[in-house]
Amino acid sequence: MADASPRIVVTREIPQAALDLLREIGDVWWPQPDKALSPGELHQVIAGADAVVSTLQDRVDAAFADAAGPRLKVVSTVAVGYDNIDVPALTSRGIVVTNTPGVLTDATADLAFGLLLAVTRRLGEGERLLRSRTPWSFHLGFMLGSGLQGKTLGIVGLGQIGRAMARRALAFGMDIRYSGRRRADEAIERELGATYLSFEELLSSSDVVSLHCPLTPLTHHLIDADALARMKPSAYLINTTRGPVVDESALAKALADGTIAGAGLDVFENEPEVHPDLLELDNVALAPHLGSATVETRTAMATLAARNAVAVLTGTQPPTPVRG
Ligand SMILES: NC(=O)C1=CN([C@@H]2O[C@H](COP(=O)(O)OP(=O)(O)OC[C@H]3O[C@@H](n4cnc5c(N)ncnc54)[C@H](O)[C@@H]3O)[C@@H](O)[C@H]2O)C=CC1
Ligand SMILES: O=CC(=O)O
Repeated sequence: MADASPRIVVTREIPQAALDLLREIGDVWWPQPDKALSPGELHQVIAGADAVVSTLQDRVDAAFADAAGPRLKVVSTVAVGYDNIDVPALTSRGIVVTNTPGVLTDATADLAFGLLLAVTRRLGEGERLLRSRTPWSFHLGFMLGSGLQGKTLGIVGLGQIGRAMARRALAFGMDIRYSGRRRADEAIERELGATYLSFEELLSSSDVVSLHCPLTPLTHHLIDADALARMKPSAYLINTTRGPVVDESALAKALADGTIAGAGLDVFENEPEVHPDLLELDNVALAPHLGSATVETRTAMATLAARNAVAVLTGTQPPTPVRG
């Protein structure tokens, strides 16, 4: 007797094109109407699943694998970051983990650069002024920001998004330096004119520090009060990676007391909560985790995630496995 269709659970609604790919090979369940599932609900709906297409909000660990049961073959996250997934707990059970690198690189770098422009040119502050209907008039000293040409951009983690951020900065006349676990290829250094520095040197010499490393035990609170104190008082911090890479209380204090000049944040330590002190500060540009949030990019991410799940379920090599 032929096996029943695989049961595929999608934990949040995804674009139709991706659902269609999954439906070609299995019975697909997703929450309708779309909503965030509580951990208890998540464990209930994944019971008996052959594949789970998940998002960065889902905690995927041994308890998740136990709740899914022995049929689970693949967890396909619609994200490049997989700090929410205990990869060894899954792979040790023979479950394949996949993610969506590459397809969101440009969108995320665009957003990171947008935050940099927003904070250095005081765009949010200016908009708040206008919306408050406060009287204003153009004059030469009005709402001066900080230019980027000739300034140094320090990139922490020169991976796909870090390199895309560097290319945008080059077009704005910035000099590139980077830190990370190891030196990048010579060809990449040459293309970007990028200098490899220790993390400490990068902090003290950059006009802008932009974070593009993954969240791991090593990068948790990488930017803490000590790191902020090493930065120039005129420097800006951009974080589009994961909130817990930055100690948010220390950052709020550093922004309030002038330890650094400003910050642009797309991600937060306790998402979706934002540290209340940050909300009171004018020198921080805030976005609600919008890095990959374009129609084109989210469609490409979901489609790649669906292709990963389909590949595993049909016994072929998934395009983008996580090698944990
Ligand atoms: N805000 C958003 O919506 C988005 C956020 N992200 C975040 O961006 C991160 C990076 O994504 P990609 O560039 O595609 O990944 P990637 O794997 O291409 O690059 C990560 C880089 O960080 C480096 N790295 C690893 N550990 C490090 C450490 N301890 N210190 C310094 N560098 C370290 C790696 O060597 C690599 O060069 C993701 O892990 C995710 O957390 C990604 C997409 C969208
Ligand atoms: O934050 C988004 C991701 O893809 O990682």
